[in-house]
Formats: sequence, C-alpha cells, structure tokens
Amino acid sequence: MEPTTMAWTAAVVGFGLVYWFVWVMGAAEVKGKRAVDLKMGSITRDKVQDKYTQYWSFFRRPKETATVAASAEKVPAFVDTFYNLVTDIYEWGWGQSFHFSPSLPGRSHRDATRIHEERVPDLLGAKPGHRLLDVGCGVGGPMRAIAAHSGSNVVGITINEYQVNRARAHNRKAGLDSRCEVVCGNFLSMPFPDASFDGAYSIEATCHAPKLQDVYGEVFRVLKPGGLYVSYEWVTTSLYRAEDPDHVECIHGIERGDALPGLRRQDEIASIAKEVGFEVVKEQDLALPPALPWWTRLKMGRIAYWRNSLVVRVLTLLRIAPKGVCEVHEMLYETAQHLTRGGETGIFTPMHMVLLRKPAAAAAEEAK
Ligand SMILES: C=C(CC[C@@H](C)[C@H]1CC[C@H]2C3=CC[C@H]4[C@H](C)[C@@H](O)CC[C@]4(C)[C@H]3CC[C@]12C)C(C)C
Ligand SMILES: C[S@@+](CC[C@H](N)C(=O)[O-])C[C@H]1O[C@@H](n2cnc3c(N)ncnc32)[C@H](O)[C@@H]1O
Repeated sequence: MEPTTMAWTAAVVGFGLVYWFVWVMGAAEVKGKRAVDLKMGSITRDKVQDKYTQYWSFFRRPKETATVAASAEKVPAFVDTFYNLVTDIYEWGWGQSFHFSPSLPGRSHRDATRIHEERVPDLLGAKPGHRLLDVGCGVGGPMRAIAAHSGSNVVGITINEYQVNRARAHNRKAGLDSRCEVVCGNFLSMPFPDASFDGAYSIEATCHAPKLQDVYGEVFRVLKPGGLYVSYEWVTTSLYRAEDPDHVECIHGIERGDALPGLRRQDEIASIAKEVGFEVVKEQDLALPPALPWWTRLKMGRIAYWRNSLVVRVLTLLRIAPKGVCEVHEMLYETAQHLTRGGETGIFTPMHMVLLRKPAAAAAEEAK
C-alpha cells in the first residue's frame, strides 16, 4: 500500500475508533453524561492536577495527632474538592444516583437503584404536600425518584456548588423543579429554621461527616417533633478486625478513594442517634442476605473500566478532557477494588439503614 494511502487509512480508522468510544459507547452505564463533556466541577482546567494533589495531601497527615480538630474543620472543603473532581465521572459511569443498592434478580441496575430509593419515602410515610430534607443530595437522582414516588416536596443540600447546578438542571428537565429545590450548604450547620421539615433522609452521605453527632444533631433540630429520619450509612461490620492488615488496608483504601475522614463501626450508629435525642425505630443492614450483593455492579463493570480508562486517556491526549482526569479515574478504579473486597469479605456495608424519630415530646422541651 502507498504510504499516503496507509496514513489516510490509519487516520480514518483512528478517528472511527475515537468516535465509537466517545460517542457511540457513551457512558458506561447510563446514556446521559458523555465522555466529551467531562469537566472537573467548578475547577478551572489548568488547576485540576493541583487540586488532585491537594486532595491527597489530606491523607498524608497522621490521623492520631493533636491536629484532629483542626483537620476536621477542613473536611467540608476537602469533600467539596473531591466532588469537583469526581461528579462528572460518576454521572458518566454510574448515573445520577451516587450510591449502591442490593442487586435484584432479573432487574436492571436502574430499577434496583430506584427501588432502594423508594424504600426511603415508604419508611418515612411521606405524603403529597410533606416537606422532606435530602441531606447530601448529590446531583439529585434520589430526590427526583422520592418526589415522584411519594408526591412530597424535597429540599436537598450539598456542599458542592457544581452539583447544585447539575441537580437544578436535572430537576428542570424532569419537570420536577416546582417540587425539588437544591441548596448549597454544609450539613454540619444547615441554613434552615428549627422544626421546618416533616421528614428527612440521607443516602450514603453522612459518612463524610467527621463527627456523626454534628450532622444528626442538625437533622434533629430542623425536623418537626414526631418527624422521621432515615439514613443509609457506610460502616465497618462486626467482621472487621483492626489487627488484620488486609482489613485495615481495605478500609483505608475505601476512605482514601471516597473522601472519608474515617469510617464508623456499625454498632456506633444507634448510640450516636440516641445521644442527640432520637428514638431508634428500626435498624437493619440492607446488604445482608437474602439481599443479593451490591458490589456485583462494580465487578461486572471491569471491562467497562478498561474501556473508560482508554476513553479518558484519548480525551486527555486530544486535550478535550483536562489534565488530571486520568489520575482521578485511576483513583476511582482502585477504590472500586477496595469496595468490592469490603463487600466480598463482609467487613464493610454501604447500606446500614437506621430509621429514627424525633420524639413528639421534644416540642415541649424546645418550648422551655
Ligand atoms: C457514596 C459514595 C459514592 C459511591 C459510588 C457511587 C461510587 C464509589 C466508587 C465509584 C466508581 C468507581 C469506579 C469508576 C470507574 C473506574 C469509571 O470508569 C466509571 C465510574 C466508576 C464506576 C465510579 C462510579 C461511582 C462509584 C461507584 C461515596 C463517595 C461516599
Ligand atoms: C456519595 S454522594 C451521595 C449523594 C446522594 N445522596 C445520592 O445518593 O445520589 C454524598 C453527598 O454528600 C454531600 N456532602 C458531603 N459532605 C457534606 C457537607 N458537609 N455538607 C453538605 N453536603 C455534603 C456531597 O456533596 C454529596 O452530594
């Protein structure tokens, strides 16, 4: 073949491959966000790599030092940086709901996700006209499912401004913007009046709080007396052994790749809830059998991960995606391995469910 013909053939085949990867294959799981639209939240293109380095510096500090209180104060900012780095990759590769759910035989991931979300308003007894709080709402996948299922109005709060804009755009597109509102703020000190919500929930979000008491205390304050709160918590289970180096590495891997200041133990959750004044109505690890594994979705996607790595590499080379995206993608790939290991060994669950009630008597207490 003539050298020019060969060059043209290579160019056409190369272009065809990139087109196929980026446009035809699109997202790994959900056709929504496209790879060519990968940004890094509110971070400007030239700062992505610096922000990624800054993110890692948080984990270089020893945890057990006198600076624990000081570093706890820095957690919301570090979580905000994390979500600037990962939000688009999450949406591209996972969808608009940033959480896990038990697998359901014969059902798609999308259905399993929705069913896991709809359990929340069912537990809360949510009705049309109720005002619910979504603590750590992401880009609002659960909020829209919950508003649609229950007819309630939902107010979501997230620390990350980029997510606020994504969530508002999705709400408008779904025609739910009159019933779903999104606020940028810190759930450790919420911009809402006391007793202003009929119910509240958090899905895989409060694990970002350095002290669970702080976020539970805030939810308790903004709930009406008698109001219910459901939370799906990330915790280590009773199978976790602090003296087993494999267990320790697995849990540290989960913390590093998911912006967590330190995972709590399953048996701590109810006592923290009681400490801030809640009654514990129900507590259940939704990952336990007969529930089917939540981590299969992570495992089954291994081929997709390789394809996705290639896509982000090509897009970075072509300068369509900012520098640093490959590193963030790699970090997520690694955390997926740790999460899978945590699930398989049973030392970790992302769905320890607690249903809590603010006692009706709290009204009298507050009036004092
Ligand atoms: C609750 C939290 C987030 C939970 C999950 C939504 C995310 C945890 C790990 C993420 C992912 C890992 C691998 C990525 C893959 C390499 C990429 O190609 C496509 C996206 C992933 C599948 C990504 C998707 C979201 C997660 C599953 C935490 C932060 C408290
Ligand atoms: C893993 S995402 C889950 C999002 C959503 N619940 C879902 O399931 O799609 C965690 C969310 O908690 C939010 N978050 C973490 N720390 C926060 C804080 N201190 N204040 C407000 N939001 C916070 C993040 O911004 C993110 O939206």
